[in-house]
Amino acid sequence: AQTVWGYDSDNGPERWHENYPLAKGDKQSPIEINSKDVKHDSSLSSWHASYDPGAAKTILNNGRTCRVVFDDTFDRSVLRGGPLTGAYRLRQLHLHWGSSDDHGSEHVIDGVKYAAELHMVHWNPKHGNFAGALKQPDGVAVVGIFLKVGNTPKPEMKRILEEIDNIKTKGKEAPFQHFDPSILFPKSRDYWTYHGSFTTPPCEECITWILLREPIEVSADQMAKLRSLSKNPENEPVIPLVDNWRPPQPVKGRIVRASFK
Ligand SMILES: NS(=O)(=O)N=C1NCCCN1
Ligand SMILES: [Zn+2]
Repeated sequence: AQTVWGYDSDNGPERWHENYPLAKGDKQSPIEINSKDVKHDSSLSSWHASYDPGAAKTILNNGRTCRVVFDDTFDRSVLRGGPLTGAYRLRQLHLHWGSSDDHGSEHVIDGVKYAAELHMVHWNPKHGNFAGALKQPDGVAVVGIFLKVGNTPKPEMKRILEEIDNIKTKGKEAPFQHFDPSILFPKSRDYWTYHGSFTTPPCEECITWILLREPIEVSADQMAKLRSLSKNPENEPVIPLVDNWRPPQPVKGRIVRASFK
């Protein structure tokens, strides 16, 4: 038996299926999106987030990513519209990134790998709770935002990156309040949508993905800051927390729709 899942050669994405059989399913994520195969769907409406800054609670290094958690005990911060029916509750956001600026995102767009990918995870309260939602095809909605390194970094990312110093090692958590994650959205609301899975084990196929076409910009220093996180607990040998991304999975005939032409 291998150790708990991760992104290394002995516990990485190629071996997840040994303990998590869903990882070999027909609707896995991420995927490579090729614009030539995308279908523009004029019936797709625009998505809307109405988030309560007071719902933000803490920021955590869980040894696999940096995660901000929100109060999702009622419809306080919700996402609706686009491909979704009803209001989905914001539960947490986290990121995936590389060991250098030329890779790190999970979804790949026309061959382009971005430096990082930010996921805002929402669940459908009609299924009672998050655990119940994981078992449903319409249980979860994740908004994916690509991060690219540029010269006009988005100031709104600063808030998350400033907290990195307080959660350097696995298990560290810090208060993270009065934060409205919709400030991270790019100008354009254009998106791709398709049905897929969590990109981490158990890889349940319960996700309506909403991937924003316009990346947001971060600075090289901000990416370096993200890469200064460690996988290891405090007072153990330093293992940089980098390359926590799953490679693209087989599309298996799925249709990716675009809200734009
Ligand atoms: N990268 S992902 O698909 O969002 N995976 C997740 N797994 C655990 C719960 C939140 N999200
Ligand atoms: Zn993710």
